[in-house]
Amino acid sequence: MDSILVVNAGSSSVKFQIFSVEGEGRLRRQIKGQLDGIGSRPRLKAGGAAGDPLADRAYPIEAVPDVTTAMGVAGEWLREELRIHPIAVGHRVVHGGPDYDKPVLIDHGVVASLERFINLAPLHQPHNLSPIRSILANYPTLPQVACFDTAFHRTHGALADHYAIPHPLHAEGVRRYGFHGLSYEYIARTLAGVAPEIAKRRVIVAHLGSGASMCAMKDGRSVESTMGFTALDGLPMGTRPGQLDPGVVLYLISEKGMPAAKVQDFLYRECGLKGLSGVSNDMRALEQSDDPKARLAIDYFAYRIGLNAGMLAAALQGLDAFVFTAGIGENSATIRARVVEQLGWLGATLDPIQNSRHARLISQPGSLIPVYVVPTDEELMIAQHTLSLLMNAPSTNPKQERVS
Ligand SMILES: Nc1ncnc2c1ncn2[C@@H]1O[C@H](COP(=O)(O)OP(=O)(O)O)[C@@H](O)[C@H]1O
Ligand SMILES: CC(=O)OP(=O)(O)O
Ligand SMILES: [Mg+2]
Repeated sequence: MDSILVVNAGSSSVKFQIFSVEGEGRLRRQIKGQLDGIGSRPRLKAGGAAGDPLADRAYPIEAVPDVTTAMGVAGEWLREELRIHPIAVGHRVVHGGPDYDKPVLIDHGVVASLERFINLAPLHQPHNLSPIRSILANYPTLPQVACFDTAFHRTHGALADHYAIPHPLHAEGVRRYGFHGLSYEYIARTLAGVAPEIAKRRVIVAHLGSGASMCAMKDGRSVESTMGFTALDGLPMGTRPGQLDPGVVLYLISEKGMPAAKVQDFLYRECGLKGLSGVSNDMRALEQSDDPKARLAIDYFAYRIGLNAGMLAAALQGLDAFVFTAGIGENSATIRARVVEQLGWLGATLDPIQNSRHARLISQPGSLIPVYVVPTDEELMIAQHTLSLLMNAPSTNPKQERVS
């Protein structure tokens, strides 16, 4: 069976899927798995084509302390439990910089160009590139495709793309890229099927996971994002602060004597929900905690989503729908209720029963803004891009390149 393996390393999880390639370029999901809760309560879960359980293993926090270890554990499970010989591997690569506006077949030159962005996405880029390098070394003829978080946002106009800094910096790539683009691309396509009239209008999508951002879309295209040059900006996240006065960074350097590497570590690993609550980076743990600082972290999260929704609604000059997705957005009825409360002034009203059922439409029938929950599927997007590049690349016939 011809299959495509997809790898998606996030900041608190490693997700993977295997798709079989069927007639006329159709994909069928065979395996879906993830090792999530990295840094809180690691758990490897995988299921087969019909959602049948294949693995469910919990690990002590110290057994899977970081994404590198999680990649190893997930890779070992795949190798030991499944004898798959994919015809191609699709990778999520978080930072594509200014030049990659669509997925690309990987070679050593592509890897070298993506290494330049490691410092701009230190929680992701190293983990995105390490399996690519290892497959290139061990299976040099196996086609690999890089699919970028940044590509979907390359449609931004100049106002959304710039910082108010001198032009030479913009020219060398200091721009507002935006991230989570594979997720937004999937939501845009899915919404076009679920609510085609609404999908053409002004929509805010809130991707609330360990990393969190929001995207303003018009006619299924990104016009604005809360994230910028790096995945630090915008909403508070598991361990990242979100929007922060750059003066705080200067203070850390000049008053606290922190060198650049320490500042980077602090901003990417010690802030956000973790820093504010002092309890956990994991929303599940915060929801279960009685600690007042955990409450503060949840309040802050919902408040900042509300503030940023106002900003994106201004970018869109109105709002026709709001969509929740990703780990928190898909699973936490509490957070969704808190956010919709923040959107009340825009005319959104929640249907608490539909919300508690995680229904697709969770607003009341009379709500001025319909509110949706759409589970994301970045891996499917990656598999589709990978297959379409394989089918269209003149030098790559997937059948001939098969590795056994
Ligand atoms: N049932 C749930 N209730 C609340 N939060 C949840 C639930 N399930 C997952 N989450 C949260 O989702 C986040 C992880 O989301 P995910 O999209 O998988 O992140 P990433 O891809 O950035 O690693 C974590 O904060 C986790 O606590
Ligand atoms: C870009 C980003 O923050 O991704 P994730 O949410 O998967 O960590
Ligand atoms: Mg993610």
